[in-house]
Amino acid sequence: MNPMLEEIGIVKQQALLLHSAEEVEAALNKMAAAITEKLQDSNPLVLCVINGGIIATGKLLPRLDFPLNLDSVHASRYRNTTSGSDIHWLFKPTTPLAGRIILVVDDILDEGHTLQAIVEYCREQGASAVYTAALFDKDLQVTKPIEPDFIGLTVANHYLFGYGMDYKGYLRNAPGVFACKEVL
Ligand SMILES: O=P(O)(O)OC[C@H]1O[C@H](OP(=O)(O)OP(=O)(O)O)[C@H](O)[C@@H]1O
Ligand code: HPA
Repeated sequence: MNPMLEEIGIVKQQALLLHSAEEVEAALNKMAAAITEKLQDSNPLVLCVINGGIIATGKLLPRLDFPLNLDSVHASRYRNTTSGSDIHWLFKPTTPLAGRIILVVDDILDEGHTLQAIVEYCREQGASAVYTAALFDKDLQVTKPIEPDFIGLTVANHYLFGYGMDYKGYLRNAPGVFACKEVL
């Protein structure tokens, strides 16, 4: 068997379910209500942080019943590994950001460097306001460089996968939040 698929199978099998899909969906409902209250009259541009933010964004958008635009940004710090390094900008939004109210949506705020860099970029481009939404906020017990305006669930300090979060590029599609028993 392909050794990577074998590793993925073991990680999946040994993982611990921390938050069920039902719990995450309920958190998405609450987040969407809070976002709606704040941004419904502001014609926002939603920026999906690819890849991890695809599921969070895709699940939030149909819950937001007001006019908005969608674009994406791909800034990656982990690049299919399990520890962060420098941010690599793989692509930037093509929609002009100047004068817009932006909502950046990502799966997880871990150390916070990725979201902070994206917010800075949006400000440099002349956005009139930048809001951030993280479906998960990892409880690191330290002060982070950025605090999201909208958070779904606070999650324990483990390496996680599911709902967009990957283990070595796999398992983003897992229907819940799972903690890896150990990083192989
Ligand atoms: O708060 P931080 O410590 O900066 O980590 C959070 C970022 O890490 C993950 O992205 P990753 O770099 O793995 O790229 P991906 O979205 O393609 O998985 C995740 O989707 C966030 O964007
Ligand atoms: O715990 C994590 N899992 C997957 N991707 C991540 N990116 C930052 N932290 C994590």
